[in-house]
Amino acid sequence: MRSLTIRRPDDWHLHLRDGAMLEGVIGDTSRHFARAIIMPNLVPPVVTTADAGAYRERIMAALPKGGRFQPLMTLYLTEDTNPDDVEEGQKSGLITAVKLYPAGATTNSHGGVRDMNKAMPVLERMAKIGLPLCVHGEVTTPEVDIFDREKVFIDTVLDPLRRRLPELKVTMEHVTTSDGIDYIRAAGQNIAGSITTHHLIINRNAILVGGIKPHYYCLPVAKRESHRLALRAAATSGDPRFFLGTDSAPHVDPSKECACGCAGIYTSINTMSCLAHVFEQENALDRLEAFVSLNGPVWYGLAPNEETITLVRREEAISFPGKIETEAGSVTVFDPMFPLFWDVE
Ligand SMILES: NC(=O)N[C@@H](CC(=O)O)C(=O)O
Ligand SMILES: [Zn+2]
Ligand SMILES: [Zn+2]
Repeated sequence: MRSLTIRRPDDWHLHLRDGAMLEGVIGDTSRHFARAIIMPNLVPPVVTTADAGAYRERIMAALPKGGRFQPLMTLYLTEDTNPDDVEEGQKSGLITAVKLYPAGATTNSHGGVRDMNKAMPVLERMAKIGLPLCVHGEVTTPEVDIFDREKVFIDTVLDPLRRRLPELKVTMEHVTTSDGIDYIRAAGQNIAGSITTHHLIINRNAILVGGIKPHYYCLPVAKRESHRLALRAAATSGDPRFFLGTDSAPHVDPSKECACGCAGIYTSINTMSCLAHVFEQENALDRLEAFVSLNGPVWYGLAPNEETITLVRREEAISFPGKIETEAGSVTVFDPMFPLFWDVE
């Protein structure tokens, strides 16, 4: 196949940040994606519907001229989140999901949830009104090995929560293990999973072999090869419970290239080229549209986009900048470590 026309894709997990960084990165998303679920882990986080409304306005103001892009806003769940505010946010059409960050699990998550019992009134309301919970699925218990944190989260937090509140719709975000894939496959209804571009491409060797490579470090951290293969099988299977959430998470280079570097990989700019490459390798180009454009809208109860994009396979490798320059500083672009041929026309 030399060219492929699909409905315009959406990104079901995206970090746009704020201010100069927002201005520097939003064009890379709006160029290809019609909509994205916008993560609320700003400093301070987006906790109320009013915060989300103000953030949405800043995003719209930062959009390149003529850009048509719809940010789907989320609220950062805290132990004090007010169920009425969440319900009003959903009713007004502003809020698409609420995000659970276990406290301390990842970038800007210190204000997240420590005791799930305290979040139950909001979660019960969400179950009642059909508002999905997006989860960063890792425990933070210091005794638990970082490579096991997703599996332990499933066993000790996610599964008990779903048994307690089976009507709650849960998106397990950035699934990185075969345990996550198996759990979603076996769980029946009210659960789905997003998968990032980079977790389909790298395993943990990318971070550690030949020197420490901060630009491949993200959370949940990439796992061993067998997990990457399970993610690829799920993403390319056409199973409607799996869809793209890039988790593109820009950090300026000095924040990553230091003694305690931040977690996050920036992929917005080359995600579609990387994904077409992966799906071609798996002989699944005919399922790319399901993964990037169809499965997510079904899960979130939205119509797929009417517009299309066309991917073209070039004879020569195409190039992306190694870094993008923003007013906040330079941000290194994800390097898949193989040449890319698929271009978005
Ligand atoms: N994925 C990451 O490694 N980082 C994200 C946070 C997150 O999604 O966990 C970020 O905000 O930088
Ligand atoms: Zn996360
Ligand atoms: Zn994220």
